[in-house]
Amino acid sequence: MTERIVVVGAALFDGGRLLAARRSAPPDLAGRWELPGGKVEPGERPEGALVRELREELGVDTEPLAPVPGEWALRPPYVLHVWTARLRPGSAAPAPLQDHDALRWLTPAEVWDVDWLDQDVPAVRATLAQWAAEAHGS
Ligand SMILES: Nc1nc2c([nH]c(=O)n2[C@H]2C[C@H](O)[C@@H](COP(=O)(O)OP(=O)(O)OP(=O)(O)O)O2)c(=O)[nH]1
Repeated sequence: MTERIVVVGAALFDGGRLLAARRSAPPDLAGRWELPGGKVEPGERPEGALVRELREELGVDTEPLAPVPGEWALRPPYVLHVWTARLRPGSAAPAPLQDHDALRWLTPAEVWDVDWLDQDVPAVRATLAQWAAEAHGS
């Protein structure tokens, strides 16, 4: 059986906006936008990995909320899972400390203004669908 490694990406929401992060490395991904996060380590839960990665990469204290249903193929052996999350009270504002060189908080109308990694587009679309459903109370 092929090894499969989960990368967890955060749909981090604050004040009705979604955080997008621009990668600074590796060269083939640099300049493109993603949901910040990283690889789930052996024995770690995805939501635990999310909190750890967001602390390391952005210096924030976050609360995972719920998984976005779905799994998206990245380059083998990686697959992307997405969890919604929010900043905990008293958290610092996110800063591009590691792996990123720019951050943007996007309103629903602005989500497609950034150049998402191709492989992230379906995951962002699913996140938006869930966001819209929540906004309409369903
Ligand atoms: N975090 C994240 N990684 C993504 C996304 N889309 C995508 O193709 N990737 C790729 C980039 C990397 O090849 C891999 C995750 O790498 P990473 O560099 O974020 O993870 P990490 O912090 O755990 O990695 P490492 O530097 O410790 O090795 O998944 C995404 O939306 N978020």
